[in-house]
Amino acid sequence: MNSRVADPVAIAEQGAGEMLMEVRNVSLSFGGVKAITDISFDIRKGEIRAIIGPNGAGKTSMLNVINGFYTPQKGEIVFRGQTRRAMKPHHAVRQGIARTFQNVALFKGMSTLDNIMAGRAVKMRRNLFWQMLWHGPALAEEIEHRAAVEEIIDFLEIQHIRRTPVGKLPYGLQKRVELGRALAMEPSLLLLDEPMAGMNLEEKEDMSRFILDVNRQRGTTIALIEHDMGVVMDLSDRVVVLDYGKKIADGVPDAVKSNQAVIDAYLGVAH
Ligand SMILES: Nc1ncnc2c1ncn2[C@@H]1O[C@H](COP(=O)(O)OP(=O)(O)OP(=O)(O)O)[C@@H](O)[C@H]1O
Repeated sequence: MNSRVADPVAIAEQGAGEMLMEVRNVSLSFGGVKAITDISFDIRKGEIRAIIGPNGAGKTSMLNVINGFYTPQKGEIVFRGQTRRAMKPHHAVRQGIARTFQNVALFKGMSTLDNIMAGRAVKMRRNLFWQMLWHGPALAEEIEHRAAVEEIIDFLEIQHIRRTPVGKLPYGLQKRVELGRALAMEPSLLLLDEPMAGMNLEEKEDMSRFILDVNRQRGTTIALIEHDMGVVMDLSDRVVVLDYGKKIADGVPDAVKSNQAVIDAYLGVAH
């Protein structure tokens, strides 16, 4: 499945990829706890970038920094050429960063269609007043958004559950709807927080296929945290490895897999 990283030409091309995000010397503490210490790495346009590491390594904290949920005490993020130190999550969304969560965060009583439509709200230009009038530009815009949402529903093969309240769906399908809602924002960077967590093998295979399709067919850049090593190594173009809040490795999956510091971290070798 991991044909991309085995191909040296593909690796060379990835190396030449245009920069989308740069994380520069970021440090984050909670009181006395150092969650992230002086971490730098980049995310290139069009790649699937994984952030991995043992429990407590700082992965979620890093995702929350990228997403604007946490402001690091040190360092900065450069996204699409713009440098920032502090940013709110809704600004991240406006700038084109969307995310899914470790535990599904959908409106459980609402249908699949309405949940994905809610993700679309960020793209809407007409305000509530126009939408209430329901004619002219507001109507045209509604039709345009609806078409975009229907296209995502087809893409994710969830036509059969479009009217079902998401709370009634099996977990794997809920995760797929959440992916659909993030895609509705048409992000230039999609953050996936443990997309396979709690899934059975079949659901994992489905989700892997959709993540690859989102990346290849829609051209969306993806950064993900995932505990399932098989999935990470199969899906990712490049992997950054954290341990105790520090970066210990960064590279293509094959190089990371054979890195001694990474092997030691996962085996729990004392520092
Ligand atoms: N809100 C918080 N308040 C205090 N400490 C925190 C907070 N969030 C994370 N930490 C601490 O920061 C460190 C990194 O945690 P983080 O959740 O980022 O790691 P992780 O790699 O995502 O772990 P896991 O794989 O277990 O989810 C841990 O020591 C954790 O206890």
